[in-house]
Formats: sequence, structure tokens, C-alpha cells
Amino acid sequence: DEATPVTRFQQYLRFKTAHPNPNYTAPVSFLTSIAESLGLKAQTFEFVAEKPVLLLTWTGSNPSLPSLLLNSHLDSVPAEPSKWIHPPFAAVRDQDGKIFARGAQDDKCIAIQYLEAIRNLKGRGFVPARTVHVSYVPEEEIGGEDGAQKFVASQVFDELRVGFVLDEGQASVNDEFRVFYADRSPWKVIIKAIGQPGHGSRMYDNGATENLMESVEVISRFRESQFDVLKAGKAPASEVISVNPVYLKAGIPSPTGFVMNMQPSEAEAGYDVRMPPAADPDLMRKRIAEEWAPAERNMTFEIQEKGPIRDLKGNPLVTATDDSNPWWSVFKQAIAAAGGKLGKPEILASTTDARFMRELGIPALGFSPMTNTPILLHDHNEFLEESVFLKGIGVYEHVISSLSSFEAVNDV
Ligand SMILES: CSCC[C@H](NC=O)C(=O)O
Ligand SMILES: [Zn+2]
Ligand SMILES: [Zn+2]
Repeated sequence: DEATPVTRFQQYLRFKTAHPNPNYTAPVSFLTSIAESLGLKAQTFEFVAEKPVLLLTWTGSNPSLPSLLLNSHLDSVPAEPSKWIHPPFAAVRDQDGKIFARGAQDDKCIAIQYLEAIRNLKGRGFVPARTVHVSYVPEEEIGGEDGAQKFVASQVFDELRVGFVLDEGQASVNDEFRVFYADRSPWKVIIKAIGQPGHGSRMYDNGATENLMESVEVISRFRESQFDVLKAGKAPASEVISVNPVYLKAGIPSPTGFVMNMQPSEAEAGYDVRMPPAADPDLMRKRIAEEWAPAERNMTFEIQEKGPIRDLKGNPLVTATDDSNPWWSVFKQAIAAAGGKLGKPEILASTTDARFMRELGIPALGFSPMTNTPILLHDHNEFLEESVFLKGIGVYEHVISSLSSFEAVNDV
């Protein structure tokens, strides 16, 4: 059987790239061999051992122009096979043309679409003016510290002189493509209580679990206040501060569960907090210290702020989506030329590697060309319809040819 864009997509989907043990070697060699067959230069870097970054290069006719970078990540979140209708790494194509796999939307589709678009452009004899780079990075799903963050900090990256980045976006449930100009910043917030231990029958103040529960209530009220803004339709989900409890830890373990007649001396809770670019981080830190984990209630806290929240000039990590950004105008026109409708630019509710490029002041948009598709990233039964996948290739042909050939931007 002859390989096609869809069979190459399926092959790529079959690599077991799920955390906590993603296989990076096999997909990197697979992509490298496709790249070489297309005449692209392929280089692999290990900024961290065994966490390769694959960089493909299509040299432009005027390589002095700032380059275009098309990024995607190699890794995937885990999947629970028993809860899927098809095995998550089999890439089964059903009778309707739906291709089921962990990573089908997030984000192995774009990884292959970039290459298929380049294949088609090359087939038509198109030559880009600026150099086009395609990067495949590890570790995005766990925060990118050993992936994009190291890549972007490297001399290799500096020498690419990247002018503009496209990275992953999210599926659209209607016929408008979605585009993202910022991400929310992820904070992991851990609050801990200590308190008087004692017999389970005694009523006293300041027990650890009691202290923690009071904070849990305070946090829930803040969560409600943010959720109410959404529910009232006053802001989209990605523009409020999200707060979600992700674990609770308390109690004294026993062989049959927990000791029931002892009040523990320690208790803790973990929260996933996402900060939109307009939120004030100092205010949030103060709220956590004074209201969520007050020392008077024997509470301590830990905030792990993951990744940058401001660029090198101190500005929020936001890419302009107006005429001040020539890349934006060209991108927008390319979508129209591809026959697509573009929705209002959005902030992404979650987090991608684009923030590391934005930190350097490089404009970066999140874009995955999937319309009329349910949002299934990180969900069971993640799939992408073959027709949507194929249409996306055509969209990228327009996007890559336009962004790589306009010459208005010539200094980085
Ligand atoms: C702590 S950074 C984690 C990055 C991750 N990215 C995709 O889901 C996310 O949770 O948004
Ligand atoms: Zn992703
Ligand atoms: Zn993801």
C-alpha cells in the first residue's frame, strides 16, 4: 500500500509518546526520514539528555529575512485504554473517517500537516523567501522546562533569528478557525495546615484538617466569584482566574484505609490556578498569603509559578492581533485566501510552549486548523476527522506560503 498523508498521520499517532515515559526516539527518526525525503535539513539537539528537539529547515531564497518557525510538541498526555472505544495508540480510522488516537488533536495533527503542506508547496515549485523552520519539542505536556524552554534559551535558537511562530491551538466546534494570541500562566498552589493532634472524640479548635477546610471554603468562594463572571457571560473562560482543587491529602493511613479515631497534625490541598495575562500576580500572591493560607491559622503555602508571565521588557506575554503586527495581517489574509473564516482572537485557557517565544518578544500565534470538531484534547476518545485533517494541509499551504514570502519585516 502506498503511503498517503493520512497513513503518515496514523503512523505518527502510533508512537507511544504518552507521559510518564514518552518514546521520543522513534517519532524523531520517523519525522527525520520524512524531512529528508522532502529535502529538508534535519538536526537533532539534546539540550537535556534523551529529550530531543528535532529542527527541520527549509532555506529561503533570502535567508537574511527573519525566519518563520512552525512548532509542535512530540509528547502526549496519558490515556486510559479501558475507557476508549478504540485503543489510544492504534490510530483506528472508523467508517466515518474519524481517526482515534491520543494526540490526534493535541497536537500530532499539526506536526504532520506542516510537512504535508511543505511537500505540496515544494511539489508546485514554491520557494520561500524567508527560511522556514519546523521544530518538534519534547515535554510540553509537563511544562516544557526540559523542552521548549531550553531550546528557546539556546544559541541554536538565537541563530535561527525567528521572526514569527505558529504553535498549537485548539479545535473549533463551529466553522470558524480559532486563533490564540496569549496563554494563561499555570500556577501550582499547595496549601498546608498543621494543627493540634488529638483523640477523634475531642472537640477543639485549630486541628490541621479543620484549618485546611476553612481555607478550602475561602478558596471555593474565590473560585465561585470567578466562575460567576463566566456564567454571567461577562468574560470568556480564559479571561478569568481559574482555580480547581486537584488533590487533598490528610489523615493517618492504616492497613485498612485511615485511622478513624485520631485527628491528624498535618493536612494539605493542591490547586491548579491559571492566570490570564491581565491578572495581577502580586495581588494573587497576597491573596494566597493572607486569605488562603494565613499564618494565624497555622497555614503555609507554596506557589510554583511555571514559566514566564512577562516578556523581557516586562510586558504581558501577548501577541498583537492588529495592524501593528504585520505577521498578523498576513496570517489573517492567508486564512481568508484558503476559504476559511477566522474567529475573534482568543486567549488560550491552558498553556503552550508559545509563551517561551513570546517571552523573547517574538510574536507567536496558537493555531490548529480544526473546524466543526469537538474539543477532545486530554479527553477519552480523542479523534480527528480525516476530512478536517486534509483540509488543514491546504490551510497551511496558504499560511506557510504567505508568511514565508512577504518581505515587509526585515529586522529582528
Ligand atoms: C504546568 S505547565 C503545563 C502545560 C500544559 N499544557 C498542555 O496541556 C497545561 O497544563 O496547560
Ligand atoms: Zn498540546
Ligand atoms: Zn495537551
